[in-house]
Amino acid sequence: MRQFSINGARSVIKILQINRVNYATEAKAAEAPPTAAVVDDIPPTPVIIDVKKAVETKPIPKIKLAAVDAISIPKNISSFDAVPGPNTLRIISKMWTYVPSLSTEFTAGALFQVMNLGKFFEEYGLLGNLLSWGGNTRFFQKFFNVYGPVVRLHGPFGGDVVLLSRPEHASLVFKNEGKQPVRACLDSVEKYRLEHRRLRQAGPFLMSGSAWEKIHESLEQPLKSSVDKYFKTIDNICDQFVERTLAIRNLQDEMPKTFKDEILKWCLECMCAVTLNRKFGFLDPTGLSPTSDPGRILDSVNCATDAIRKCEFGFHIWKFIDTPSWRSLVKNCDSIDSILSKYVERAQSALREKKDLKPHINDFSMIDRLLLNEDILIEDAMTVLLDMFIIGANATAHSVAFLLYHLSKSPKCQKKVQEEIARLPQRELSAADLKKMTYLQACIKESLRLAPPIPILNRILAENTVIHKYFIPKGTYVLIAAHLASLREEYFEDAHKFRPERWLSQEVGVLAKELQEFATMPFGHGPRSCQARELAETEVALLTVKLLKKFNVEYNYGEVSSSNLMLASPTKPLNFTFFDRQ
Ligand code: HEM
Repeated sequence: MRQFSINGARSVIKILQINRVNYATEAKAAEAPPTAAVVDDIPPTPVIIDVKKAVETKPIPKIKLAAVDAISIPKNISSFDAVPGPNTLRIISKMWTYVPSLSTEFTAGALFQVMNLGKFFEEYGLLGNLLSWGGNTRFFQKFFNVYGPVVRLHGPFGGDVVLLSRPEHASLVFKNEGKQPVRACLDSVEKYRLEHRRLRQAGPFLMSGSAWEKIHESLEQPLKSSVDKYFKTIDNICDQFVERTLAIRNLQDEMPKTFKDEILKWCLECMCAVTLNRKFGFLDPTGLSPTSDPGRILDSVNCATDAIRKCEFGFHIWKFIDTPSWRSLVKNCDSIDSILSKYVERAQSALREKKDLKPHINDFSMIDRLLLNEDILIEDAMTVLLDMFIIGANATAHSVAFLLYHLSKSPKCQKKVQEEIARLPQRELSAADLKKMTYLQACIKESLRLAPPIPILNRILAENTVIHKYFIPKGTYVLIAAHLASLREEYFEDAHKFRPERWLSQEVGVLAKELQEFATMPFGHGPRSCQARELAETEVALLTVKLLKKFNVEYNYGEVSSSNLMLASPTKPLNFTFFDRQ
């Protein structure tokens, strides 16, 4: 009898334990054979493995096992146990098995920490070759280079992680993800909201099941309509940004090293307009007072983002003790919450004062609409705001930063965008005008391909799935290094080069159409893809038009890369030079 690893079953159990997914009723661990949609070459005589028995012979302390039945794996399919992965991690994971309640994400977090340890060991000639990513942020590639396209990282208690990157493999995960896909990430934010603040929901980015569906539906219309509704406001905010660049430019026409913050301020001002229908003054030409509301939001968003990065990418010690990163996360998320809740309460009072809401229906902001929705509590609305202010704003800032960077390094492309700007109609612009700027749109797409702000996507596998002829049980935590697929030569010729033309010619057609959408996924895929994609693309395009109309952009300090971690950031200061155009 072939041996079947119980790890798949355990990862489902871990998911149940961390209360992330209500799989209790629907997911008897790994019970069904792979569906026909997933595997079409199942031979008639499958090998039957009694998972219950396997579990009994290897009891795990303190974990209550979910009911699991026999599972069948076709003979020509390799078992989950056969999926290659580093033994070193297997040993490290064993060292940690005495810790009572570590989750699957521990493995993902440990992975990043181990990479750093590898760097340390390398100095002493130990383990380094495999574990060190030596400053190379594309460290996932190292695993794929050693183990092939499907890699399994053994986690404590079987909270395993499977790493993928190829579009054809990602497509299998996404095609079978169902109507309520589960994303499992940012454990620290979830702990903050559910345990520390004792909120009912963890926010749209982190929630699952029907609670997620409700919030998702309630955001659909406000986000869609915000593109046209706030276009003029965003246009004004972009003008303010241009004014601000003039105010902070030095005698060499260079931006300060803190220019990344200026871009973030622009994102936050747009965010306040779209969500609260309010001006905050982030781009005040005289600068921000650190004690003002926008000054405090900026500082807290920066510190909270930093703390989340630190909490997520290390051993998740903050689950047991108060680490400095955890304390910073709590302090700064509390701070954003306390400032924004003031404005949400004001919006609530304003709604109460209106005797008849009907005549005002078109004026309602996104937060008004959430507050008027009976299914959504005010605290749920706050989590929506916080997700958008931290994740959405950072993602947009990263996209602007890298688009400017790529254009500054490709003067020919920059010139073509400027020519396109010159052809724009001499009237007030609209979102539709921006969509027609095919070259600019290609530049945005190309820049996001090279430096996606969220380079690693993740899902809890919704179905037993055969990937690369390996059986991967449902409930497994899958990390998709989407940015690596975007950099593969077989999908994109001269993959590391900024070549917007590739999106305009037939070139990308070389890649099978079906796989194309999985080869670069800066906004994710499927029902859980970015809900504000159109808004974000419009904001980025409009700001670029305003800047390149006025300036030629240069960057004189070598190469900038992206940290390529969840909530990625540029690895160098962005002190662009903005020369006035003649
Ligand atoms: C260029 C900027 C942006 C990029 C590249 C981006 C990218 C992403 C990605 C990769 C995801 C996860 C998708 C998945 O797992 O399949 C996501 C989710 C999300 N994004 Fe964005 N995002 C951007 C801007 C924004 C902005 C400005 C907002 C809010 C105004 C926003 C709101 C959301 C929300 C609410 C989700 C969660 C969707 C769900 O799970 O229901 N994003 N985004």
